Amino acid sequence: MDFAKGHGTGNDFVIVPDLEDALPLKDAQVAALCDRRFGIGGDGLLRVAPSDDPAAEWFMDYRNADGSIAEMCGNGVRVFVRYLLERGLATGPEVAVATRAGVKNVVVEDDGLRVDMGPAVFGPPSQASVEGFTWPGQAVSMGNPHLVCHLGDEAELEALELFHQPRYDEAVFPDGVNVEFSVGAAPHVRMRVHERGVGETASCGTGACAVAAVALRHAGQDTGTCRVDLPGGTLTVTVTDETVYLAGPAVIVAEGTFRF
Ligand SMILES: N[C@@H](CCC[C@H](N)C(=O)O)C(=O)O
Repeated sequence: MDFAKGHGTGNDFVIVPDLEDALPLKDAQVAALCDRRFGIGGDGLLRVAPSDDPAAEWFMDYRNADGSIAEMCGNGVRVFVRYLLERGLATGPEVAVATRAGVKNVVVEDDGLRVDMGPAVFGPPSQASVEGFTWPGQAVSMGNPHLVCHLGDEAELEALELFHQPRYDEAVFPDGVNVEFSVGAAPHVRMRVHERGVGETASCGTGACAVAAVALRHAGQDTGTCRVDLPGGTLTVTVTDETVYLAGPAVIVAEGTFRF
């Protein structure tokens, strides 16, 4: 099976071109491809399939490393478009991509790609616990679910054990949740994330959008631009009255053939 490998700020993906929509991958196959020792390795998988939506030619079938389905992936959609452009499957500078969270418009810029992610939808306050410590947090949907917890200082952020899934209120997040921990204040924050279906990752685009939206709101701003530093790099998030834009790099690093 042909594959490519790419990443956006260290959030890495196996890309599977399925241009005839003939490869509906099972959870176990996705997990095998994403396995870092026995497979190619990735935080998730992007299957390139034809779209049913007339507004987009291609559908990003995003799967987490454990095979589970997620609605949206902000780093993944930039990598997806980079792949389409490099393979001649789309022409820039604007590319529409169908996702489970609707059609997303991606624009190629000099230093990366910018995605119209749609609005950040605030949910109720909630909380997350790690190793017996509990922090208040804010539920935010970017199409997929997030819980943003703001911490006191950098040392607290660095010390967090995020190998295991933080505990959260399953009544608020019945489908699981991506949990972000942040420090700093708009217009410049730093974060780490434990992703649903994956574990700790070097970056999360939808998570960065959620963190930036919360940071701007804490600063008394409904709109504005926020730099978000993650272990894998920097993303820029701009919140307007209508939507959230996510900007950052995306690269394809390998292509090959995988044997199941
Ligand atoms: N890394 C992604 C988010 C991927 C989906 C997430 N793990 C979920 O289950 O919702 C991003 O860059 O947004």
